[in-house]
Amino acid sequence: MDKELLRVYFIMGSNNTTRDPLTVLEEALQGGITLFQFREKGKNALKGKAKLDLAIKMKRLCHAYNIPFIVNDEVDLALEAKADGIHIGQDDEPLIHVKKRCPENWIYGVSATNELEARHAVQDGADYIGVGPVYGTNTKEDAKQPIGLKGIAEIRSIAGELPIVAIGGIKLGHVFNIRKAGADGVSVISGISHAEKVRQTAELFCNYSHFTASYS
Ligand SMILES: Nc1nc(C(F)(F)F)ncc1COP(=O)(O)OP(=O)(O)O
Ligand SMILES: [Mg+2]
Repeated sequence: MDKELLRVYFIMGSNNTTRDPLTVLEEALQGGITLFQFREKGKNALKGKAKLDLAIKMKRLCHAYNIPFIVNDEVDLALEAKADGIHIGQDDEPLIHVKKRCPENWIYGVSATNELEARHAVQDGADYIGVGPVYGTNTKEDAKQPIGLKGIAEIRSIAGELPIVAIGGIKLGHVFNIRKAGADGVSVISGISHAEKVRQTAELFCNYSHFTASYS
């Protein structure tokens, strides 16, 4: 997997914005996000057909901008929506099982909070690791303790060439240090979905993330 895809990895569900989620997604795509994950869970999350319909509309929008569409947690939803990949956490269906029933060419992401989880993700053939939560977050109700920049560096040291993206409470001012700590990109939910100007904010995340890469 091209690690450039992880530069600015936007994640959103309908309950991460008070606006039309498709409008927010399109503005983020226009701002240059490099990857998108549909994460529909928590309070007021859509269910059933409404969730599938939104997933399919978001996928079509991502593909209009040549951006891959990833689904969080739900393998069956990802298969039904013909997504480009899946992101699974430590409490979700194990990657080994998921790979047995999903397309060979999918992008497979796994969450890791510590080195042991990261090692397992590498062994199980993940395409990237989502490392975090780096900072405190209000978005994920059951988030673990923040691991900070040190946590990124530790996982970087054992992940070898595997792309890693940082997640958890990330704001613009964090990007430089997160990239310097060894992450190939940043994952953002509310930092973009709740922004006054979504497109401009996405553009800034892209510029900061790109600049650090060239700087380092
Ligand atoms: N959704 C995620 N996406 C990423 C990504 F790498 F894509 F940025 N990293 C980590 C998570 C968190 O995944 P998980 O621990 O299963 O919790 P939840 O399902 O509530 O998101
Ligand atoms: Mg999950």
